[in-house]
This record gives sequence, C-alpha cells and structure tokens, in this order.
Amino acid sequence: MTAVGTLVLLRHGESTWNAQNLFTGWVDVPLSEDGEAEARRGGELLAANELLPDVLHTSLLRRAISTANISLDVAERHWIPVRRHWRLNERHYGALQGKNKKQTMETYGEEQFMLWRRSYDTPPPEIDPGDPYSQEGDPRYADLGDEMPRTECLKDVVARLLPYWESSVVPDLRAGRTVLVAAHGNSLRAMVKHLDGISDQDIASLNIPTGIPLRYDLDENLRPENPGGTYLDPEAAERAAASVASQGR
Ligand SMILES: O=C(O)[C@@H](CO)OP(=O)(O)O
Repeated sequence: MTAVGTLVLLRHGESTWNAQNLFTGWVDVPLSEDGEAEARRGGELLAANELLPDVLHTSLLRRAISTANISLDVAERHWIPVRRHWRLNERHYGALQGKNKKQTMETYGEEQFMLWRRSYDTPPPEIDPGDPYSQEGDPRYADLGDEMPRTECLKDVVARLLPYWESSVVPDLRAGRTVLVAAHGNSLRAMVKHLDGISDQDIASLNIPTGIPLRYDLDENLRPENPGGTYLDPEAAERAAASVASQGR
C-alpha cells in the first residue's frame, strides 16, 4: 500500500520551565537556550532526511511556535502556510501549573504524583481563576467559552484534540502534503495514542522527547505503515524519552 500522507510530529525544544522542572501546561514560557539548539538540530534532521513539510500546525504557545519557526528556518521551509489552534496546546495542568515536580512528588507521594502526571483519566485539581498561572482572561482563548479548561487529564486532551485532527490535519494529509505538527509532550501523546491505537493503560509509559522529529507514514485509512513512528535520531530519542519519564525524581 502506498502511503497517502506523511506526518511529522515535533515536540518543542526544552523550555525554561522544563529546565526548572516545573509543571507548565498552558503557561506560555519560552524556549531555553538548549531548547533553541534542539530546535535548530530538529531542522537539520528534517533537511538531512529530505523530510520537508508543506504545511505547519502549531498550538498557541510560544515554545511550540518558536520551535517550529527555528526548525523550519534551518530547513529552508520558513515560508510554508501555518495554522495554529488551542486544541494542539499542552494538557492544562490545573492547580499544578507553576509547581515544582520534585516538590510535588515529595508532598503528595509518588503514587498520587504519577496518577496526576500519567494516568489516563485522573485530572489534577482545578486551577483557581485568580491563580497567577491561570489563563482566565487571556485574549487568545476569548472564544472558548465553556470549553476553556481549568484542568485536564489525557482523556480530556484526546477529546479536544480529535476534532482538530479530523477537521484540519486529516484534509492536509489526504491532499498528499507533508504535515508538520509542532506541539507538546501530552498533546502529542494524545495524537500518538490515536494513531497507534495504544490502550489507556499502555499510554502511561509512553514519553515523547523534546526537539526530535517523529515521522509517520500513513496509509489510506490513516493507520501508520510504521507503527510507533520513526524518530529521525532514534538513539537521542530513547535517551531523552527516559529522561522525561524520570522527571520528579
Ligand atoms: O509540565 C508539562 O506541561 C508537561 C510537559 O513538560 O510535563 P509532564 O511531562 O510532566 O506531563
């Protein structure tokens, strides 16, 4: 079967809050210097593999936007059309946004910490609208109304991501375009869960590394011909995914 579409998933490079081990979610933090370097490396990998995106989809958060800009600039694809949507945002981390991961684990214990961080359907407590890390009143979310989350578990992310996948990403894939999705650890875990048909249990142990393009060749049913996708730098991806898994320790 010939692949109908090529999808490239790119988690943003390290952010300043990744570097400080803080729960981030919808807080709009920038890339760290290392994160910018990862984004440049991501662009080099795209160019070296002749994997040149025709269209970009990003979240509304600058760590994903900047990563895509830097990578595409390096790959000489800075000019491609872009669509941005909140449905590609990171999982909203509720009241944990801005909290240190290690301290959270020490305060609540490893079981509760992992339940909030990786269980499929247990969201963290809701964020208070007056919390300094709440997005209440942020103009970019003015149209969300009742859909504005105050916390999310991965199941919630899957539910809000899939309408965008169907309405906006799938048509680009079906048109034969190479589609770059620049997003986040948990919004991409939601996408990979859908693509690979991963169970609610097994998704807990899947972690996506920062800054390494993950390629999927999709058949006409939009099922991966290469299940699990193919990282353009598999060794670096394995090391980096293990480091995401161990955050908090
Ligand atoms: O803090 C976050 O928003 C995410 C991604 O950095 O963290 P985690 O990997 O713990 O879900």
